[in-house]
Amino acid sequence: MTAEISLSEQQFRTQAIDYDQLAAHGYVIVPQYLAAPYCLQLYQYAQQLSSNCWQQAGIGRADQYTTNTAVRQDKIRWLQREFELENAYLTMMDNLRLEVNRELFMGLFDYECHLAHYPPGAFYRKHLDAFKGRSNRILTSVFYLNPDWQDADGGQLIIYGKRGEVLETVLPEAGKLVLFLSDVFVHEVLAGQRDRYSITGWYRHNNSINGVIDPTR
Ligand SMILES: O=C(O)CCC(=O)C(=O)O
Ligand SMILES: [Fe+2]
Repeated sequence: MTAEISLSEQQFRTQAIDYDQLAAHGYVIVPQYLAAPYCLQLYQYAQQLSSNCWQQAGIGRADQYTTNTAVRQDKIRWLQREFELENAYLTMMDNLRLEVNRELFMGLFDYECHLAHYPPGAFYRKHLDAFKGRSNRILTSVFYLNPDWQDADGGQLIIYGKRGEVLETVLPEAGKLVLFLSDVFVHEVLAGQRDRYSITGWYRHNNSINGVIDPTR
Protein backbone atom coordinates (compact mmCIF):
# COMPACT_ATOMS: atom_id res chain seq x y z
CA MET A 1 0.00 0.00 0.00
CA THR A 2 2.94 2.28 -0.55
CA ALA A 3 2.31 3.29 -4.14
CA GLU A 4 2.45 7.02 -4.56
CA ILE A 5 0.57 9.07 -7.03
CA SER A 6 1.86 12.38 -8.22
CA LEU A 7 0.40 12.79 -11.70
CA SER A 8 -2.50 15.14 -11.99
CA GLU A 9 -5.74 13.70 -13.23
CA GLN A 10 -5.52 15.55 -16.52
CA GLN A 11 -2.36 13.65 -17.30
CA PHE A 12 -4.03 10.28 -16.69
CA ARG A 13 -6.65 10.74 -19.33
CA THR A 14 -5.57 10.19 -22.87
CA GLN A 15 -8.84 9.77 -24.72
CA ALA A 16 -12.25 11.37 -24.64
CA ILE A 17 -15.46 9.40 -24.32
CA ASP A 18 -17.82 9.24 -27.28
CA TYR A 19 -21.02 10.31 -25.54
CA ASP A 20 -23.03 10.04 -28.76
CA GLN A 21 -22.19 6.33 -28.84
CA LEU A 22 -23.17 5.92 -25.19
CA ALA A 23 -26.45 7.79 -25.72
CA ALA A 24 -27.33 5.92 -28.92
CA HIS A 25 -26.35 2.37 -27.94
CA GLY A 26 -26.23 2.35 -24.15
CA TYR A 27 -22.57 1.39 -24.01
CA VAL A 28 -19.19 2.66 -25.10
CA ILE A 29 -15.71 1.14 -25.22
CA VAL A 30 -12.70 3.47 -24.91
CA PRO A 31 -9.51 1.55 -25.79
CA GLN A 32 -6.94 3.89 -24.20
CA TYR A 33 -8.83 5.86 -21.61
CA LEU A 34 -5.95 6.32 -19.19
CA ALA A 35 -2.22 6.76 -19.76
CA ALA A 36 -0.06 3.65 -19.65
CA PRO A 37 2.15 4.66 -16.67
CA TYR A 38 -0.90 5.19 -14.49
CA CYS A 39 -2.42 1.84 -15.58
CA LEU A 40 0.87 0.15 -14.76
CA GLN A 41 0.90 1.76 -11.34
CA LEU A 42 -2.59 0.43 -10.62
CA TYR A 43 -1.66 -3.00 -12.01
CA GLN A 44 1.42 -3.28 -9.83
CA TYR A 45 -0.53 -2.03 -6.85
CA ALA A 46 -3.19 -4.73 -7.36
CA GLN A 47 -0.54 -7.41 -7.81
CA GLN A 48 1.32 -6.61 -4.63
CA LEU A 49 -1.75 -6.54 -2.36
CA SER A 50 -1.58 -9.43 0.07
CA SER A 51 -4.32 -12.06 0.10
CA ASN A 52 -6.00 -10.59 3.19
CA CYS A 53 -6.72 -7.42 1.18
CA TRP A 54 -9.08 -9.42 -1.05
CA GLN A 55 -12.43 -11.08 -0.43
CA GLN A 56 -14.27 -13.75 -2.39
CA ALA A 57 -16.78 -11.94 -4.61
CA GLY A 58 -20.46 -12.55 -4.02
CA ILE A 59 -23.80 -11.91 -5.65
CA GLY A 60 -26.63 -9.71 -4.42
CA ARG A 61 -26.47 -6.93 -1.90
CA ALA A 62 -26.65 -6.53 1.84
CA ASP A 63 -28.85 -9.26 3.39
CA GLN A 64 -29.21 -11.08 0.08
CA TYR A 65 -25.48 -11.39 -0.37
CA THR A 66 -24.09 -14.85 -1.02
CA THR A 67 -20.89 -16.18 -2.49
CA ASN A 68 -21.54 -18.62 -5.29
CA THR A 69 -18.42 -19.84 -7.03
CA ALA A 70 -20.51 -21.57 -9.71
CA VAL A 71 -21.47 -18.08 -10.91
CA ARG A 72 -18.37 -16.01 -10.23
CA GLN A 73 -14.89 -16.83 -9.06
CA ASP A 74 -13.11 -13.51 -8.83
CA LYS A 75 -11.70 -11.90 -5.74
CA ILE A 76 -12.51 -8.27 -5.03
CA ARG A 77 -11.40 -5.32 -2.97
CA TRP A 78 -13.68 -2.30 -2.53
CA LEU A 79 -11.71 0.90 -3.06
CA GLN A 80 -11.40 3.17 -0.06
CA ARG A 81 -10.53 6.82 0.26
CA GLU A 82 -7.86 6.24 2.90
CA PHE A 83 -5.48 4.59 0.44
CA GLU A 84 -3.85 7.13 -1.83
CA LEU A 85 -3.92 5.32 -5.14
CA GLU A 86 -7.47 4.08 -4.52
CA ASN A 87 -8.51 7.61 -3.59
CA ALA A 88 -7.01 8.97 -6.82
CA TYR A 89 -9.02 6.50 -8.88
CA LEU A 90 -12.22 7.23 -6.96
CA THR A 91 -11.72 10.97 -7.44
CA MET A 92 -11.12 10.60 -11.13
CA MET A 93 -14.21 8.44 -11.60
CA ASP A 94 -16.27 10.86 -9.56
CA ASN A 95 -15.18 13.63 -11.90
CA LEU A 96 -16.24 11.39 -14.76
CA ARG A 97 -19.64 11.13 -13.04
CA LEU A 98 -20.00 14.91 -13.25
CA GLU A 99 -18.94 14.86 -16.88
CA VAL A 100 -21.52 12.16 -17.73
CA ASN A 101 -24.18 14.18 -15.95
CA ARG A 102 -23.25 17.27 -17.92
CA GLU A 103 -23.20 15.42 -21.23
CA LEU A 104 -26.20 13.13 -20.84
CA PHE A 105 -28.21 14.55 -17.94
CA MET A 106 -28.13 11.19 -16.19
CA GLY A 107 -28.38 12.57 -12.66
CA LEU A 108 -25.80 10.12 -11.33
CA PHE A 109 -25.47 10.59 -7.60
CA ASP A 110 -22.47 8.60 -6.50
CA TYR A 111 -19.92 5.97 -7.43
CA GLU A 112 -18.57 2.81 -5.83
CA CYS A 113 -16.01 0.41 -7.26
CA HIS A 114 -13.84 -2.59 -6.52
CA LEU A 115 -10.66 -4.08 -7.82
CA ALA A 116 -11.25 -7.55 -9.20
CA HIS A 117 -8.72 -10.35 -9.61
CA TYR A 118 -9.62 -13.35 -11.75
CA PRO A 119 -6.96 -16.04 -11.30
CA PRO A 120 -6.38 -18.33 -14.31
CA GLY A 121 -9.57 -20.32 -15.01
CA ALA A 122 -11.86 -17.96 -13.08
CA PHE A 123 -15.03 -16.68 -14.76
CA TYR A 124 -18.21 -14.72 -14.11
CA ARG A 125 -21.25 -16.29 -15.77
CA LYS A 126 -23.91 -14.32 -17.70
CA HIS A 127 -25.58 -11.72 -15.52
CA LEU A 128 -27.08 -8.26 -15.30
CA ASP A 129 -25.57 -5.82 -12.82
CA ALA A 130 -28.98 -4.39 -11.92
CA PHE A 131 -32.63 -5.30 -12.26
CA LYS A 132 -34.99 -2.70 -13.65
CA GLY A 133 -36.58 -0.69 -10.88
CA ARG A 134 -34.98 -2.78 -8.15
CA SER A 135 -31.54 -1.26 -7.97
CA ASN A 136 -29.97 2.15 -8.00
CA ARG A 137 -27.07 0.96 -10.12
CA ILE A 138 -27.43 2.90 -13.35
CA LEU A 139 -24.15 2.84 -15.24
CA THR A 140 -21.42 0.21 -14.96
CA SER A 141 -17.75 1.03 -15.51
CA VAL A 142 -15.07 -1.58 -16.11
CA PHE A 143 -11.46 -0.52 -16.36
CA TYR A 144 -8.73 -3.02 -17.27
CA LEU A 145 -5.18 -3.10 -15.97
CA ASN A 146 -3.52 -5.95 -17.89
CA PRO A 147 -0.51 -5.12 -20.08
CA ASP A 148 0.09 -7.13 -23.27
CA TRP A 149 -3.11 -9.14 -23.10
CA GLN A 150 -3.55 -11.39 -26.15
CA ASP A 151 -6.60 -13.15 -27.65
CA ALA A 152 -5.10 -16.47 -26.57
CA ASP A 153 -5.06 -15.29 -22.94
CA GLY A 154 -8.89 -15.50 -22.92
CA GLY A 155 -10.70 -13.63 -20.16
CA GLN A 156 -12.86 -11.68 -22.61
CA LEU A 157 -15.87 -9.68 -21.49
CA ILE A 158 -18.80 -10.66 -23.72
CA ILE A 159 -21.64 -8.14 -23.99
CA TYR A 160 -24.95 -9.51 -25.24
CA GLY A 161 -27.82 -7.79 -27.02
CA LYS A 162 -31.56 -8.06 -26.36
CA ARG A 163 -31.94 -11.27 -28.38
CA GLY A 164 -28.91 -12.93 -26.85
CA GLU A 165 -26.63 -12.05 -29.75
CA VAL A 166 -23.02 -11.12 -29.06
CA LEU A 167 -22.61 -7.35 -29.35
CA GLU A 168 -19.00 -7.06 -28.24
CA THR A 169 -16.08 -9.28 -27.32
CA VAL A 170 -13.75 -7.16 -25.20
CA LEU A 171 -10.14 -8.03 -24.39
CA PRO A 172 -9.24 -6.83 -20.88
CA GLU A 173 -6.29 -4.75 -22.09
CA ALA A 174 -4.58 -2.15 -19.90
CA GLY A 175 -6.09 1.31 -20.24
CA LYS A 176 -9.43 0.22 -21.68
CA LEU A 177 -12.63 1.58 -20.17
CA VAL A 178 -16.09 0.12 -20.82
CA LEU A 179 -19.28 1.92 -19.77
CA PHE A 180 -22.72 0.32 -20.12
CA LEU A 181 -26.22 0.69 -18.72
CA SER A 182 -26.33 -1.65 -15.73
CA ASP A 183 -29.88 -2.97 -16.21
CA VAL A 184 -29.78 -3.42 -20.00
CA PHE A 185 -26.80 -5.55 -20.98
CA VAL A 186 -26.34 -9.17 -20.02
CA HIS A 187 -22.60 -9.85 -19.94
CA GLU A 188 -20.09 -12.44 -18.82
CA VAL A 189 -16.38 -12.88 -18.21
CA LEU A 190 -14.81 -15.89 -19.88
CA ALA A 191 -12.13 -17.91 -18.11
CA GLY A 192 -8.61 -16.80 -18.96
CA GLN A 193 -5.10 -18.24 -18.89
CA ARG A 194 -3.51 -15.39 -16.96
CA ASP A 195 -4.23 -13.44 -13.81
CA ARG A 196 -6.69 -10.77 -14.86
CA TYR A 197 -7.05 -7.46 -13.00
CA SER A 198 -9.74 -4.82 -13.42
CA ILE A 199 -11.68 -2.17 -11.54
CA THR A 200 -15.44 -2.50 -11.79
CA GLY A 201 -17.71 0.24 -10.54
CA TRP A 202 -21.24 1.55 -10.56
CA TYR A 203 -22.69 5.01 -10.87
CA ARG A 204 -25.85 5.16 -8.83
CA HIS A 205 -28.97 7.16 -8.32
CA ASN A 206 -29.92 8.27 -4.87
CA ASN A 207 -32.91 6.14 -3.86
CA SER A 208 -32.94 7.51 -0.37
CA ILE A 209 -36.03 6.92 1.72
CA ASN A 210 -36.69 9.31 4.62
CA GLY A 211 -33.24 10.75 4.14
CA VAL A 212 -31.53 7.37 4.53
CA ILE A 213 -29.31 6.76 1.56
CA ASP A 214 -29.33 3.23 0.14
CA PRO A 215 -26.56 1.13 1.58
CA THR A 216 -23.59 0.83 -0.76
CA ARG A 217 -22.65 -2.52 -2.31
O1 LIG B 1 -14.40 -7.67 -15.53
C1 LIG B 1 -15.27 -7.58 -16.39
O2 LIG B 1 -15.00 -7.59 -17.60
C2 LIG B 1 -16.72 -7.47 -15.97
C3 LIG B 1 -16.96 -7.72 -14.50
C4 LIG B 1 -18.42 -7.77 -14.13
O3 LIG B 1 -19.26 -8.05 -14.95
C5 LIG B 1 -18.86 -7.44 -12.77
O4 LIG B 1 -18.03 -7.34 -11.85
O5 LIG B 1 -20.09 -7.27 -12.56
FE1 LIG C 1 -21.18 -7.40 -14.27
